[in-house]
Amino acid sequence: MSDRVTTATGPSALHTVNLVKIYQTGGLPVHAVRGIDLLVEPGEFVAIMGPSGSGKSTLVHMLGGLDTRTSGEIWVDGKRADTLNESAWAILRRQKIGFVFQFFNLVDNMTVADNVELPALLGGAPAKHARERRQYLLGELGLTDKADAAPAQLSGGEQQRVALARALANQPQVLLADEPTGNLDSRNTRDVLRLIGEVHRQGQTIVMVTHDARVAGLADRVVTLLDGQIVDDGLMAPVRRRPKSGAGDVVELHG
Ligand SMILES: Nc1ncnc2c1ncn2[C@@H]1O[C@H](COP(=O)(O)OP(=O)(O)OP(=O)(O)O)[C@@H](O)[C@H]1O
Repeated sequence: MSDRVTTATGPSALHTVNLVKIYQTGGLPVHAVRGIDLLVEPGEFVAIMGPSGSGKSTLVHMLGGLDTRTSGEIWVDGKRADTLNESAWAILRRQKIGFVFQFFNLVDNMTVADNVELPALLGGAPAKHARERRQYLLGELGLTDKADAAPAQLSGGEQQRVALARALANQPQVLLADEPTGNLDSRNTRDVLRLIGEVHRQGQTIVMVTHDARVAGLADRVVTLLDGQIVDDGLMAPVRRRPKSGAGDVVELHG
């Protein structure tokens, strides 16, 4: 087998082949993901939908190496990843993958600024570059005046915006988001989605789990899971595809 997966235009951003996850709980197997084949092109924005328990989080966690697969293949940026050990996954994440979850996972004893800069610094970016990127992201998210605060001093919505800034700090090849707006009010949802839309227009590949059809409507493509399998994989109407016209779709959420 070749060690690269490519599409007509070059390496795919993400690719899974017959991906399976079976949890063993108290001796009873739970088939969370049952043979998923998913190809995500560079620059694509894919929303993952489906009912509770359909395997969305399990899939996204495996795509980022946060959960191990039972069988099948995972390819990231054209390279086989499911065979990596934990430390190699950690390096791959640092270099290529940004995460944002429903619960913010910020480092409590660091300032907002340091939380956002850390991934870029760990990824080897020069301090000046990390600082400029942090300033840009916090500015886009209306958080410049919170740079020196501790996460615990921020509202939930502000913390989620910091978590998004952190996930984007080292300009990852792929942004994986699991219900990033799940806990947010409409104003914070709008800010998070505006930045996600903006980085997508800049070419960011995004895979985002969401329950919200309006949020999924911002994506190029919606993949629907049921019982651990893909039951629908559809492109959105062409009018929704890039290039998009600013944050109009997002603003509609609050009209
Ligand atoms: N750590 C675990 N141990 C055992 N079973 C698990 C574990 N994590 C998830 N599951 C089970 O795997 C299945 C898929 O769960 P998953 O969290 O991926 O679904 P989901 O679609 O993300 O759901 P939700 O929309 O409620 O977040 C469910 O039946 C769940 O109970």
